[in-house]
Amino acid sequence: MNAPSPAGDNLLASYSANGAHGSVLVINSGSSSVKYQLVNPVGGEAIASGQVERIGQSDGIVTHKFAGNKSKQVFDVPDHAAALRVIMELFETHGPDLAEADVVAVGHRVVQGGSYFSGPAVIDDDVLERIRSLIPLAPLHNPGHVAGIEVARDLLPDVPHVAIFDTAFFQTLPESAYTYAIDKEVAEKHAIRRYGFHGTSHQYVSGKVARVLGRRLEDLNQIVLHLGNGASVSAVKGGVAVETSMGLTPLEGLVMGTRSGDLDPAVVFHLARNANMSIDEIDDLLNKRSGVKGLSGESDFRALHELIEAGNEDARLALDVYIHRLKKYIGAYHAILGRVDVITFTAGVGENDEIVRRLTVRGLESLGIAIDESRNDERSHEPRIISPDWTSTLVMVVPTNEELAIARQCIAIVDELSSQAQAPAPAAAAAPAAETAEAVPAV
Ligand SMILES: Nc1ncnc2c1ncn2[C@@H]1O[C@H](COP(=O)(O)OP(=O)(O)O)[C@@H](O)[C@H]1O
Ligand SMILES: CC(=O)OP(=O)(O)O
Ligand SMILES: [Mg+2]
Repeated sequence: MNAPSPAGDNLLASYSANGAHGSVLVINSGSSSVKYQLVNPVGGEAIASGQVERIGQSDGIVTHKFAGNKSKQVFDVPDHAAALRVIMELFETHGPDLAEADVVAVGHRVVQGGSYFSGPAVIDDDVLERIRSLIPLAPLHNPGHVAGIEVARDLLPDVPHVAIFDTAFFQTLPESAYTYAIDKEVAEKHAIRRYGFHGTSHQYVSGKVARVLGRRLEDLNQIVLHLGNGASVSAVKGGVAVETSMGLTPLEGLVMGTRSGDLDPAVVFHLARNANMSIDEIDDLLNKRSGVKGLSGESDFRALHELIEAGNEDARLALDVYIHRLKKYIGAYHAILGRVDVITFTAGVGENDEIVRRLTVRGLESLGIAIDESRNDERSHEPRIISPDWTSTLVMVVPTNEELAIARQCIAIVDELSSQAQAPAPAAAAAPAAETAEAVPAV
């Protein structure tokens, strides 16, 4: 199970103490992008990093940063497998040479672990098959993960590949939070429940908040707002996740860049029956053509603000709907937690968009929640408090670092594998995935 401590920190200490070295290559596949980092898990710095964006379009944008140099190129990247090959080529042409970087593990972000995985899993054929079997529960993400894992295992066959699941942190949700009120047998048969996503980020950020404040994680009630292209909110009590806004898939909850978030399920029946739309068309509509993009034509908040400044009413409404939903969740999670010590903004929008932060918090003063305008407007990449001194709830901005959190969890596994390899019984050398994965039966 997940301990209420920042991801991988204790095991990282034992890794450093053992004198082990090496870097971890982290692959973070999103729905239309792959971010990657070659990380030194001890110091925490990225040795090299980059991303492939606009996968599936003829003008995929590929950036790679290494040793102070940044390259930006346009490629035709038809799918995630092609993206992985491009990334490996970038390492070859722009460095560093992965053979010399002493890569000890490859960490793969996997969005949907279902009920199979409550912790990291060393990837073997069986684990890969389970990730594949979960594609229906994360149709935008798990296919890319499978493709990425296959290519990366092929290209780097001699190191352990480890899957780190977005869902793992939310295995602690109480039954009342993860159960949908539908026929019990149908739900059990089809594994229908709320799983929650972005867990690596919610866990990393809530742990980081405690460290930055010099407080015990166990003592803090927190709300974490992960606002990226995908967006979710969590309630974390003493380091343990008790609520989150995403559900069976990453479609539920907040309004997102291209996803609708919460919706009356009858919208789906209505479109199928009366608009002659197929299930696949509705899936595409709600996941890719809704949210802020559906309302305004733009999914990127920088472009959205430009439209608003130019007087575009659709963009204004899109932002209003987005903020309204966020406020609703903050109120709801306030009620769930009883007392809120810290609310933290993170991810692309949360870290960079002071307008979204200001509008989200506006009007919450009666709950003891407010921001200080000048602290909010300050541009910084450091974790910081943006609330005034008089409030009972701290409001913070804390940059997420899913790649570092993944690298640290990988190192924990490498440590475990190497101590098993040194143990006298040879049978212990190859860790069965199920043990490492703490696999639990599917619901
Ligand atoms: N300076 C900025 N101001 C406002 N929004 C920004 C800024 N930089 C990035 N964003 C937003 O962050 C989003 C990407 O966030 P990110 O966390 O990288 O998402 P994901 O991992 O889901 O792709 C962009 O789509 C954009 O809306
Ligand atoms: C789970 C999810 O929505 O991930 P992302 O934000 O990377 O698309
Ligand atoms: Mg993300």
